[in-house]
Amino acid sequence: MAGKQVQVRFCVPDLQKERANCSFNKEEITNIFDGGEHNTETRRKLQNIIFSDPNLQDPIPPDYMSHEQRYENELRKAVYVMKKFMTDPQLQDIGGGPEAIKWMYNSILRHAIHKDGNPLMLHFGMFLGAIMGQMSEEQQAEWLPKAMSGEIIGTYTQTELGHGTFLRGLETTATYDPVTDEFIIHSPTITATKWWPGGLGKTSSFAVVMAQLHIRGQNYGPHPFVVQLREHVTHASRPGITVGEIGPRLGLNSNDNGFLRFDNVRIPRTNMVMKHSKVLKDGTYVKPKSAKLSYGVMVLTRVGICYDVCWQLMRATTIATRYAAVRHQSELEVGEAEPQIIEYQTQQYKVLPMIASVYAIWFAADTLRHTYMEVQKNINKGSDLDLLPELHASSCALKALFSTDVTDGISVMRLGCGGHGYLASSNLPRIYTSTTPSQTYEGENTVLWLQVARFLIKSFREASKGGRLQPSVAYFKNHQTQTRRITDLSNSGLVSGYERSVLSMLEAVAKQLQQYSEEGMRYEHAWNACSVRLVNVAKVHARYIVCDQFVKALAKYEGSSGVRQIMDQLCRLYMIYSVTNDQGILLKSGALTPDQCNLLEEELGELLAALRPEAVNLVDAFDLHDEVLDSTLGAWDGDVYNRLYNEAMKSPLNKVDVPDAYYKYLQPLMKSNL
Ligand SMILES: CCCCC/C=C\C/C=C\C/C=C\C=C\C(=O)SCCNC(=O)CCNC(=O)[C@H](O)C(C)(C)COP(=O)(O)OP(=O)(O)OC[C@H]1O[C@@H](n2cnc3c(N)ncnc32)[C@H](O)[C@@H]1OP(=O)(O)O
Ligand SMILES: Cc1cc2nc3c(=O)[nH]c(=O)nc-3n(C[C@H](O)[C@H](O)[C@H](O)COP(=O)(O)OP(=O)(O)OC[C@H]3O[C@@H](n4cnc5c(N)ncnc54)[C@H](O)[C@@H]3O)c2cc1C
Repeated sequence: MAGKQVQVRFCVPDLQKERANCSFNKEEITNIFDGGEHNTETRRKLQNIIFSDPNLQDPIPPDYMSHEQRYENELRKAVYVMKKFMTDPQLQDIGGGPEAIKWMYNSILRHAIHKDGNPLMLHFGMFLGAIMGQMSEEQQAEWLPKAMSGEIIGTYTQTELGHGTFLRGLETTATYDPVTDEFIIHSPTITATKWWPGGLGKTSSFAVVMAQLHIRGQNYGPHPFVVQLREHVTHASRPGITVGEIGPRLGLNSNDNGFLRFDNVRIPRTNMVMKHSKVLKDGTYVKPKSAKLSYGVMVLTRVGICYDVCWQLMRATTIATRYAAVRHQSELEVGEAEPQIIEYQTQQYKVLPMIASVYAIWFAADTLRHTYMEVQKNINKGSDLDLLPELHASSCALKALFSTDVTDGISVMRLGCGGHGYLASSNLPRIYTSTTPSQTYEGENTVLWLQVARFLIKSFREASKGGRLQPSVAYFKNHQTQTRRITDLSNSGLVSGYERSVLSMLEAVAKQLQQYSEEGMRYEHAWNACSVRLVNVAKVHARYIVCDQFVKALAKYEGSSGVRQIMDQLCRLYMIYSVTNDQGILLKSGALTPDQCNLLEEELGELLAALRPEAVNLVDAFDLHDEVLDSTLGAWDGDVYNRLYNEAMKSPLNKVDVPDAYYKYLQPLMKSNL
């Protein structure tokens, strides 16, 4: 169906030419990213409904709105969508449910409707996530219907002015009062002020609040509590609550990220989120199976972020690739017509590895999601939590790697569009500012790398003792027997090269840690003194996971040979791009020789040339609607110059020939110089 539509749509001759020959079935690739044919169909139906709805249009481009207008406009759309989704028969017919919500939020709403943040994002992401993942069944029965219907709107408030990373350092307290069967929530200092949560400033009436649990003078560490912040109906902040917005940010300015202070606010005991830990009426504390289960919402969101940044990279690569096929510049041969810039190998090197990265991220994120689901299943069954360290380490590793790779990739896509990439109307600046905070939120990346390193060092020691290893580090068992150098440059050879490099790096840093300890340095200080090396090894291990998963995903792929072939080429490109970027590391560890690096660089050039004719078809296969791209440079028709000109005409400064500012300031200056 979509294939047929494509034939009749207008596009500029350059793109017609690109699309004329395609070696693979684009729809099959679209289905991969949608999670199946049925989902593709559902998404397209949802798109048609949403994009044809006048209530979801912006009255003026958000870039020309004030801070208050942006917030109001986004809230209007978010509430409209929430109501429409619950009441519109058309939307019920296409089979609402969690899958549809997922698509609406990820691919359609987050990127096409709420272009610069959504005040209800945290409600749907972390507040509902906390209810569903952290509350007992009884609590869910009470809170879920209210949250789903919009009777209450919530957010997740953990970070404070003084502490974000160091959860154990949070200062907000929840002190149990057995006399009244209540907790007293309090912010004892200025640094205890909650700071950052999305939707907190003006939108949320409730929040999940992470606070130190105190019972009879003993601190049991951070635990989640549900606290009402604003009155029902009037929405006035409740007694003891001081709440507001924190002011403009680098991006996501339509969200009302907020601050929050508590002055001895009392909540019922049953408002403690009690799936894992409990406090009984007499003040008895019931321990969870693992103290880290209360961090579960963060783990879920880290998994979500892997997909979220992948969507952002799909958008950026689609824009930059189409533009590269439409833009002509300079000469390949003197006197010849200016070629499409995609003919330059350096331009191919910008876009094609990033297209390949989309696949790499997607497959690894899918595996991570399955690990998450398995751990959840075990938690719900009450069985063992063996896979929890694996899930924690892999979710930290992939969230940190993908948020960095994608942020850097978007930057390259912007530069690949030259000056026009700097225009807001290209949408690349906003895609960038919406993505770069993912390097900070849900765990600042360096801190997450150090968590990965902690897991690696522990596993490395375990391997030396012949102990049990988690799946992502099962390769450690070979470390004492393996020679370092790889002899074959196939994909599995290169994956093995990464394994060997990680082991070599771990060996060196473990030795340094040992040496510092023997010299009398305390372990924590030795750790800090080695932390740059530790972060580096964590990054290489993460890259290993992604390469390994890409190869494994393709080995299992059962689709057509055309798609299989193009994905094989993309996988090979990703492998060689990664290895050549990391060649210093692989050379140092002895996994590769300089000659082998040269061979790989040659092959890289060949792959770029082989994939170049498929570039536009590859991004078309992501099937991103023009509204999702929201870009003058990336629209399906490639009519770049008319779109740029028309967007410029929307500038309020162009409403009049001579602006008032001229009469106020310039005219007096120019007159006085006459
Ligand atoms: C739902 C879908 C959503 C889609 C999302 C899409 C887009 C997102 C859009 C917007 C995002 C908006 C919101 C953002 C929200 C936030 O940012 S909320 C705040 C997030 N804050 C953080 O992430 C704080 C980071 N800090 C931490 O996670 C921890 O403090 C840290 C792990 C750094 C250290 O914890 P600590 O208690 O100090 O532990 P230790 O270092 O002592 O380690 C003790 C052991 O515990 C293990 N461990 C730590 N965390 C976990 C965990 N989560 N799960 C399992 N295990 C964990 C750790 O490995 C240690 O184990 P060993 O002792 O080594 O065995
Ligand atoms: C757009 C956005 C939305 C957010 N939304 C929410 C939300 O909804 N709810 C919420 O609760 N929070 C939210 N946050 C807060 C976010 O989770 C924190 O900013 C994040 O966890 C980092 O904490 P921090 O700001 O305290 O940074 P810090 O921890 O102070 O980091 C500063 C620097 O110190 C370094 N550092 C810190 N600790 C260590 C260490 N142990 N070892 C080595 N280096 C270290 C870091 O690497 C970093 O370079 C949001 C943040 C942003 C930007």
